[in-house]
Amino acid sequence: MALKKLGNKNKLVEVQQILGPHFDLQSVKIDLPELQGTTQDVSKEKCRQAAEIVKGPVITEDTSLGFNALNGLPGPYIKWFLEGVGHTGLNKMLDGFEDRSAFALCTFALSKGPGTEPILFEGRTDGSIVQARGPTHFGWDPVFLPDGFDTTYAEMDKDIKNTISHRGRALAKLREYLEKEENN
Ligand SMILES: O=c1nc[nH]c2c1ncn2[C@H]1C[C@H](O)[C@@H](COP(=O)(O)OP(=O)(O)OP(=O)(O)O)O1
Ligand SMILES: [Mg+2]
Repeated sequence: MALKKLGNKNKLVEVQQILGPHFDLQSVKIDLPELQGTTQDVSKEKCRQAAEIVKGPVITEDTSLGFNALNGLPGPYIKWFLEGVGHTGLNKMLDGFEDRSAFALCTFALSKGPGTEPILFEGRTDGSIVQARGPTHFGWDPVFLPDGFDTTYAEMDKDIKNTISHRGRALAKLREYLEKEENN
């Protein structure tokens, strides 16, 4: 599997850390329209388009962050909410609710080439939204406190985040699939 689309450098670093040197991935930056809809619809459509553009096999990745009090929103639109209202605004969005729980969802979509239906690999980590703590270089990491931990994603060692993260869990499924394919 040679190609994938990942424009966000922080994501790529984590993918490489998690998969290790065994997988030969090339990153291609293509800006694709992100449709509205469920995270699954958004991911599949993005992957279909990426396969048309690279004219070959491709893996795309999408990340969403859903608030349970808001029935899973912002979900796939978290990027725009984060850019629009920041860490403080995300916290304020939940001030009218008792439930501050949230879930991070990572979806890898694999297409074997143009015209083939993408296969999805999803990883989910539950947690809650807290006031920002820790370094601020990766998205909403400072406001996400994973269940069972007293450090936010931003405060954790990368190795620990990768073991329990939405992305780590999705990649474990993708890796299992790719390893099976390789042996067939
Ligand atoms: O582990 C993460 N920890 C904290 N924040 C994260 C994480 N993973 C994605 N994020 C942020 C980036 C963007 O604000 C939004 C997802 O949007 P999303 O469209 O998937 O990412 P993007 O546009 O930055 O990169 P891409 O070029 O792969 O589409 O959540
Ligand atoms: Mg994006």
